[in-house]
Amino acid sequence: MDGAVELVDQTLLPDKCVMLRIQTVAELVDAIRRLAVRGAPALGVAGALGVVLADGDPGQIAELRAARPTAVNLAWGVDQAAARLGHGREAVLAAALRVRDDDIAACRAMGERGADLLEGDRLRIMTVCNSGGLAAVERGTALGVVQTLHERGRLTEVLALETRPLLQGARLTTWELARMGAPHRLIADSAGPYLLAKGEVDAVLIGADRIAANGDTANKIGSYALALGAERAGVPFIVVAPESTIDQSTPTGDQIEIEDRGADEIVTIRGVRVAPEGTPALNPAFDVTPHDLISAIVTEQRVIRP
Ligand SMILES: CSC[C@H]1O[C@H](OP(=O)(O)O)[C@H](O)[C@@H]1O
Repeated sequence: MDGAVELVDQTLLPDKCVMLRIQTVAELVDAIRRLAVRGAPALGVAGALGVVLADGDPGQIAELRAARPTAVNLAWGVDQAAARLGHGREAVLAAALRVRDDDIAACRAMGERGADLLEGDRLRIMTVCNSGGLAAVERGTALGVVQTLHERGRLTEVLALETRPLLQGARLTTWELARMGAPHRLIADSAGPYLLAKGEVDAVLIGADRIAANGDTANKIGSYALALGAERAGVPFIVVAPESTIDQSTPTGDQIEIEDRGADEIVTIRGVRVAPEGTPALNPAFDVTPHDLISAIVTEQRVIRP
C-alpha cells in the first residue's frame, strides 16, 4: 500500500473493470456508501486499510466505521487496525494487511468446509446477491463454496438471483461465475421460491452481513424469502461467512440495524426511472433470516447448526 487503497469500482461492472485509487478517508467513505466497494468481508478489509489513510484522526475513523450500518465486518475491520494506533503507522498497516490476508485464508477454508458439508456429486446451487471475491478479497464466501464445488467437478449449475434493486447478482455474480467457467443461469428474484418448490435446487448458499448471537442472520433483501422456500421444499439453506461476521454483542436479529438506502434505487434502474415521478418507495437493503430456518452456518473454523 503506497499511501493508497486500490479496489475495483463494482458500480461499473460488468461493463467495465476499473480500479479506483483511494487516497483519503472521504474517498473511501464515498466508495463504501455508493457500493463501489461492497460485501461484508471486503468492507472489513477496506475499513482496516482506511484506518491507515485516517492517520490517527478519530473523526475520520468514526466516519469510516459508520459508513454502512448492517455489515458488522466494517466496524470490526476498523477496530482491528485502530487497536494498533498507539504503536505507529507501520503497526496499523501491518494489522490492516493481516485482516486482508486472514480473509484470503478464511475464504479458501470456508470453500473447502462448505463443499465437504454438501452431499452429492452434481449439485444445483441457488444464491442471492454477490458473495464472491468481489465481496471479499479472493474467492468469497458462498460463491467460494461454489468455486470449490466447481473445481471438484461437483457443480451442475448455479441459479443466481438478479438481486434487485442494485442487481449484484445480475451484474457481479454472473461476471464472477463466467470468469470461473461455472455453469449458471440468472433468474428473477421472485422465481427463487418457485424453483425451489419445483425441485430445481439442491442447496441454497448465501453470504451474511451480520450474524446475531442466536444465529439470526442479516443478508441481502430476498434471503428470507429463499429461506422460507427452502424450508418448505426441504432444501438445505446454508449461510457461509467468516467468524468476523458473527456479532456476539447482538443477541438476536431484532437488534440488527437494517440499512434503508432510499427511494431512488427502487424507482430507477441504472439511472432510468421505472415508476411515475414522485413515487414513494421503501428500500430495506437487507432482511433477517431467523436461525430456525438456517440449516448450517459455515465459517473458516467450524460448522454451526443454529
Ligand atoms: C460475502 S458477504 C456479501 C454480502 O454483502 C452484500 O450486501 P451489499 O452488496 O449491500 O454489500 C450481500 O448481503 C452479500 O450477501
